[in-house]
Amino acid sequence: MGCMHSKSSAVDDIQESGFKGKDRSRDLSLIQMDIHENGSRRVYDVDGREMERKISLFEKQRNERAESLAAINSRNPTPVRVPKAAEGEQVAAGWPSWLSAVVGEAINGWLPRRADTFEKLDKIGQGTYSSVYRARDLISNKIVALKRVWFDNLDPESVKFMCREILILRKLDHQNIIKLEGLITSRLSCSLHLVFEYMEHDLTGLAARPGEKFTEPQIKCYMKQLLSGLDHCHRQGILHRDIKGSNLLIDNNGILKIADFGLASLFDPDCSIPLTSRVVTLWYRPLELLLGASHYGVEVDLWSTGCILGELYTGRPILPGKTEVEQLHKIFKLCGSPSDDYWRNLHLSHAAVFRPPQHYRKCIMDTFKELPPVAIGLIEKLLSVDPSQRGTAALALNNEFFTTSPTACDPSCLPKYPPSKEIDARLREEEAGIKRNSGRKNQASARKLPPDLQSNPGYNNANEEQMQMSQSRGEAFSSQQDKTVSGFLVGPLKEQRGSKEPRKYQIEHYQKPASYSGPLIPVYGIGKAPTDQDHCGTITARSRLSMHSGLLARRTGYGNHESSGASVPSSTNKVGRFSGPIHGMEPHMRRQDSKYHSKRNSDTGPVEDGRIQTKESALHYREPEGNKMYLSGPLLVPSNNVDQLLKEHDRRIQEYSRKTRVTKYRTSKRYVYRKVLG
Ligand SMILES: Nc1ncnc2c1ncn2[C@@H]1O[C@H](COP(=O)(O)OP(=O)(O)OP(=O)(O)O)[C@@H](O)[C@H]1O
Repeated sequence: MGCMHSKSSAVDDIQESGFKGKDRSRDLSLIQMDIHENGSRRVYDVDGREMERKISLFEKQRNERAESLAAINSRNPTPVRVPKAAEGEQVAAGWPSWLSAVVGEAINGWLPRRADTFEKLDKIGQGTYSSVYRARDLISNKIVALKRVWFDNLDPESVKFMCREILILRKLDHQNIIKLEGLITSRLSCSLHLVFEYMEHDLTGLAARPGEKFTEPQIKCYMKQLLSGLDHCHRQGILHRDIKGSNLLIDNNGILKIADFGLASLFDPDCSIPLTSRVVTLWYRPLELLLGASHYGVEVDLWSTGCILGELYTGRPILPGKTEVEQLHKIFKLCGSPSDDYWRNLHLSHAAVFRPPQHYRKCIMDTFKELPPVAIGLIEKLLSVDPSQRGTAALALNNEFFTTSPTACDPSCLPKYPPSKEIDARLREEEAGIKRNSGRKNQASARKLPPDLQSNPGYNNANEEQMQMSQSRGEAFSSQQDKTVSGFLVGPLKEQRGSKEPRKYQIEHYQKPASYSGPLIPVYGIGKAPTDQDHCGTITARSRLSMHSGLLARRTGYGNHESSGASVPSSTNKVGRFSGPIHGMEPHMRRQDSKYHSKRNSDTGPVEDGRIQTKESALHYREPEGNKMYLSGPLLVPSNNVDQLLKEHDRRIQEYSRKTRVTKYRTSKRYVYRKVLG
């Protein structure tokens, strides 16, 4: 027997179900109702006579679904529980079958939202595989963030990996983790919108605000929230695998939430399931992943957390390597090289190649001597080269760093910042850069041009225009003259008129550049959005901006070709671009993958380690001539001398830079003018 209903609910139920009993006029307070497990209802009058109107389970569910749908599409913005998670039901409720088949568990209890119940306001972020918009939920009138992800719904793998983010987000429920509030689907389109609560800031944006310096209680407050969120993830068996400033969102109440679970993965505490090592943005990537580890756990997120802690204190990324080789070298120089035992027990393919011949002493203490000792202590712990020494998020939360005065402030005491995102910071800096450079350029050209040309406004304008173009291209890669990028030659980016969305990235061609003698490596081309050619153009200035991912990438000259002559594209810190021994590609990997596939495929085992398949890989999405990219393959042959390796690496980058500068100059107007006019 089912439960006995209260009077009022029985009344409501009867009224709702359209009960028209012959004794309708009788005192309803005396009516009793039983609901059986099979969903049928029996209603008795005061005399115990059955006033039956049986409702089948099917009918009951249909009614509930209709109610839920009506609520969703009319006034109730929150997803309503669908009584049963059967795939058929979900399809009937409006979910596309391909989604229901893969992610039924995650959407169980939800109903899809319709796109026309949101008003898109502006674009606030451009991820590698997604565009993020600020939007108004027309039902609740609340501001939300819509993350539009692209995938290939005909490719089950692509769907599966896209769905992993949803499944993982649905498993998490913590105040320091971004909340997935709903999904907008379409049966026809290959895109899906994830509806999130809207966050006004990200840590990168806040840290990059001019003159901004966090106080110690503020740093502790952010760190506490980050570690609490991480602790929750890890307890749920989830690794984030892309902890960095731009993925730590902060709302106007100072609450920090970990976002972007696109690279997250379920993990086995015994580390018995192999995972890919091609994860985590380069500057935040731990030693073991750089060495190709495929059995790892929570320690990878703790390493990234250590990098964030150092960054919050110093105001700049602490390990900004341009290539994986350089990243390793920077780690050794700061954190010391691991012990002989570490190397002996490692059994990693790249370990022998990258083991430095000399021992590096740990010098975290010296490097951060200005910092409070407790902060240095925690940084040392989190940046232990031996992963087993890093502890856990819970242990870090108990570290004396948090108990020593001054302690963390309350999030509500944090200053109220104007909207600041990584993307805003970059735009600001780009604009300032354009002004600075165009001013300089105009002065220079005014000085050197012959008087007749100086007075020709067309000439100067053209110059400026050119300058601005190269500036904005500089977001994607520092300049045309710096096409050598961490071991890859990257062609210039071409803008397509009218393009709004970033292209869909695919592993497209395998080609061997003339100058290259190493193994074949995949070249990341740019696919088309499925629906409309015009709609899938190139990356907008804004979107390119978001490719940077360090807290203060620009401040450190990152992406600035003037600083070193060996510029790195904005994406470099996400990409292990060095394609030498670490990432040499195998011909069997010649396949056309959707970008999502290539990103999300990253966890099916170490066999994938050869593929550049994480989100960073798609950052080769510049479009050089002929829609092809020129990757040079490994710049270096493996050597056991890291210093020599780096030196040679730099030399080649410099050489290529010089050559491209010369070429650029020879094609410049000034050169032509000199040649023609003597
Ligand atoms: N809920 C949100 N509220 C406000 N802004 C957001 C939200 N979610 C994402 N963003 C913005 O959009 C950017 C990109 O989002 P996200 O990191 O989830 O996408 P992605 O494709 O995985 O990006 P990436 O390749 O940079 O890691 C973020 O850096 C952030 O600035």
